Amino acid sequence: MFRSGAFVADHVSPTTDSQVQPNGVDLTADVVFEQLEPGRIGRDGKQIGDRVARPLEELEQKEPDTYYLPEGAYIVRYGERIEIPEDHIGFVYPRSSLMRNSCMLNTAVWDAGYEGRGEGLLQVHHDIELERGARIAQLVFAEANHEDFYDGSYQGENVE
Ligand SMILES: O=c1ccn([C@H]2C[C@H](O)[C@@H](COP(=O)(O)OP(=O)(O)OP(=O)(O)O)O2)c(=O)[nH]1
Repeated sequence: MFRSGAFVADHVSPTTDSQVQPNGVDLTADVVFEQLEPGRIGRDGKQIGDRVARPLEELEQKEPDTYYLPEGAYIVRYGERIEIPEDHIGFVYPRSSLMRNSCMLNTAVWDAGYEGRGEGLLQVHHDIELERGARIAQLVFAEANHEDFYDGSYQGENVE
């Protein structure tokens, strides 16, 4: 069973009322990165390729901070700290307005016990302007059995 947005909101911070949806909580875009170097996925480990934060649009002095993203693939870090509670699994879906603008967010499994500010793969198939802090995704929780908790290399990522 999927949980209500109000339940999910108890595990996402910070949130405003406008982020809480019937079935999940909207996540915002914080920093957008561009990968510079190849990564590596091995049989016993992995390496994430070097990346650089995309510059914010400066020409028009846009307020709030705005990214202008040409066609390409980017890593986006969400603005919220997420905790996946015991007996649950998390999934992130793109906001449909992103998809309707020819962009897509690709995501993986969010494990029980994970805490951090995670990331997604933003595919831009047509140039788009994206305000920093704009809602781009929705996190939902489903109930799930598990025998242990997340203890991988991304535990506690991007939180001070
Ligand atoms: O789209 C996603 C999906 C998951 N995560 C977070 C939550 C998840 O629990 C964690 C680790 O994901 P995964 O287990 O797939 O990572 P891995 O590549 O297997 O690395 P490790 O074994 O170090 O965990 O990353 C994201 O940030 N974005």
